[in-house]
Amino acid sequence: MSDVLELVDVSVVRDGRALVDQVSWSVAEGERWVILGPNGAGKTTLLNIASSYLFPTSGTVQVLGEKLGSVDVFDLRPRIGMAGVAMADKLPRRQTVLETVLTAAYGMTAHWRESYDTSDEERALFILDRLGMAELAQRRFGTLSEGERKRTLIARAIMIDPELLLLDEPAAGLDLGGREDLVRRLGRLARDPIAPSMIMVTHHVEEIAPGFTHVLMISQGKVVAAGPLETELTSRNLSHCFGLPLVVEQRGDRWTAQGLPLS
Ligand SMILES: Nc1ncnc2c1ncn2[C@@H]1O[C@H](COP(=O)(O)OP(=O)(O)OP(=O)(O)O)[C@@H](O)[C@H]1O
Repeated sequence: MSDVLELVDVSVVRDGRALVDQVSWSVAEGERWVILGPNGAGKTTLLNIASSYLFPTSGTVQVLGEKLGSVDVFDLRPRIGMAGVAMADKLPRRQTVLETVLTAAYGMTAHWRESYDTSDEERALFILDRLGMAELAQRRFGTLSEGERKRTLIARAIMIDPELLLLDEPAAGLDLGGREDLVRRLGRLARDPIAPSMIMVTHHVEEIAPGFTHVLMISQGKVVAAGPLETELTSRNLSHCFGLPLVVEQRGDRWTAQGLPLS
């Protein structure tokens, strides 16, 4: 298996502070990674590096076999799907859900073409259907609920048929039903052998969908643990990562975590 992402001794320094501190990490083709860590740990910074929008201060980064700094990022970016709140803010609110997904295929955020290829439209509708959004295809993006917006962003990221799919807190702000619905859908995607390699940032182990294989735990820019979920998602590592005693349990193919009571 070849690596879709390889970071060697990567640091990102701003105002004299290391937001990411000598991180070495690799993601092999087909793996599905979760990045866990407290607020401000550097999770989004890592995703921004993986999406080629942020260059490290030091260290080397290879994305999809291309070295950042030696590759034209405009050739690389169409191969990477990214769903996160930063993208949501750039999308026109008056555009329909279908147009919002379709424009991704043309590397744009806004609809300007008179018509799109029928095959693109069919593909967009198919992806929206897989995410439970087919009935809302003609709704304006700006009128969607948080959960519907999140699913539209994921559909948009998948539309380009990426080799690497990056999801930044896809379940943040969702209610219990919305979260569970999204976890089921992400689980179906993660278990699909032809789906791209995936990296998902989350704050909660409950949001880890079945089919995810690996975890990177990060705290204050440093790697606390990295490897298969079965061996690395332990109470010890999670407690170290979040700085308080936590107990993590696996029930079936899902995870839960809770703090120990104060004595
Ligand atoms: N351009 C910047 N200049 C200075 N500091 C920055 C910059 N961008 C991010 N930071 C800081 O870097 C740290 C890591 O930010 P990052 O967004 O990667 O954390 P995160 O783990 O994704 O956090 P959260 O869980 O709260 O979203 C934070 O302390 C943030 O304030």
